Amino acid sequence: MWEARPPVDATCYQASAELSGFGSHVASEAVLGALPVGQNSPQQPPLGLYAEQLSGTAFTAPRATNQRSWLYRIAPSVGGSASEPLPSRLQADFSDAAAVAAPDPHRWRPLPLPTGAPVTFVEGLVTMCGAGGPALKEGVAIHLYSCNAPMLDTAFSNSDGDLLLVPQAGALHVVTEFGRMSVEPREVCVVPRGVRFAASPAAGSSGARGYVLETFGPHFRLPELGPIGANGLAEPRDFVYPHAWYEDRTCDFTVVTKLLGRLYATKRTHSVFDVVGWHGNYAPYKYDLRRFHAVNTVSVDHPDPSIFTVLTVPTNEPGVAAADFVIFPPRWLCAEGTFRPPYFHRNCMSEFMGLIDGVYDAKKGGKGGFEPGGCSYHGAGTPHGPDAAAVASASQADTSRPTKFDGGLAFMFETSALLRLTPFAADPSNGMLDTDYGACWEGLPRLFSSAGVANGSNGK
Ligand SMILES: O=C(O)Cc1cc(O)ccc1O
Ligand SMILES: [Fe+2]
Repeated sequence: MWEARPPVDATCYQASAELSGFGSHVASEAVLGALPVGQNSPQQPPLGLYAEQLSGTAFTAPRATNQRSWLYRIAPSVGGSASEPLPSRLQADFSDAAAVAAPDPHRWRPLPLPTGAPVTFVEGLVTMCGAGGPALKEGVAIHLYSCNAPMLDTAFSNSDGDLLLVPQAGALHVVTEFGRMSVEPREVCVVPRGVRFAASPAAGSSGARGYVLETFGPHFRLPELGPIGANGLAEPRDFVYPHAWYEDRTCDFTVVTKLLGRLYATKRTHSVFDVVGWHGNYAPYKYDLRRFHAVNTVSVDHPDPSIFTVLTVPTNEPGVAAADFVIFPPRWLCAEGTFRPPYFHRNCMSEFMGLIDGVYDAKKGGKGGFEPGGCSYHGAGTPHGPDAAAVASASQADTSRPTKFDGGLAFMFETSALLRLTPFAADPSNGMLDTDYGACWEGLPRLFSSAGVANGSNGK
């Protein structure tokens, strides 16, 4: 077997530095000379490798959005036994017959980490909600994962859409065809449609848990910056691609594919993590949320959470997202004479929130409230906002000086779609659903007094 990470030399595409830059065309070799020069598909590729293209967009997509990579591998991906269906708790049918509308605010406690029998990342996935579907490439699904066992001799590939993984407890070791990434809480990674990968809890850990946003339509992109200017929010150079890494291993290997929401397994005789070199602009990547360059008000009022958008997926309507990934990062709050936490609102977009650690400043609820690892759902039009405890403290707080919010990291998957909950998510006996969530607004005091209103009580 070749040395997986040879020393860098001037003729090698593999630099010791990170392969970075959102949307970049990058190249990486685990063995010097694995990539052909000046063409993609030579009659005989270097080192006896097979050339294979992985398309992320239609061949004819405009250059600005076209994504593809060339992989140079020990064996082409074709082949394997006939696919067999596998059971799972994943779902891609969000029709009325298969999922339920939820007009009220919903909140869930964390999905427990598995104890006892081993559960891998794929086995530990469960769908919470979604809209649209993969068949016509429109909409989103939101899943949770909880696992305690590595994916050994197994790769997962999602034909339905891109997966944004948001670890909440425990790091995930992600082996992909393009190389390896370790992704810990406060970091995220994107595994695009069709990329084979294996995600495993860190060795020796008690397990890993997190959130997954699946988008059925176009790929993630960075949000426009508009009047913010050329810098700010998630900086392109902080998105990092893995270096090529491969194993040359004969074994009973299983490839699990998700297609139209169902899992299928096919058997191979060797590891599919056999890509010795690759180049292109279609590859998995990771991003450290701690590098987010937050922009906020320096005068009054609470800007809309879109100001903290990390990644977005557009619809055909300008400015309207099929999916936004938004974080609530540590930041200075300095708005004067302002109710600083999130306001009360009814949003035409649907909001699914998670908490990576600490607390969220709109929910002071405490134990039994919005817990790390928990999640909430406020669908389009559903009234929601700060809980009574958050209102009580923030409406009396001293706003003459800045305070730093560094108490935790929450995030939101926001979509213009109208989501439905899966039967699992809606089931009060799933052990996660907080059936008392609405009580957090019950203590809101009545402050208005008609006695204090001039000219009568109704403005006439
Ligand atoms: O509902 C929420 O907590 C998310 C949210 C945060 C915010 O700062 C403004 C609007 C909004 O929907
Ligand atoms: Fe909201």
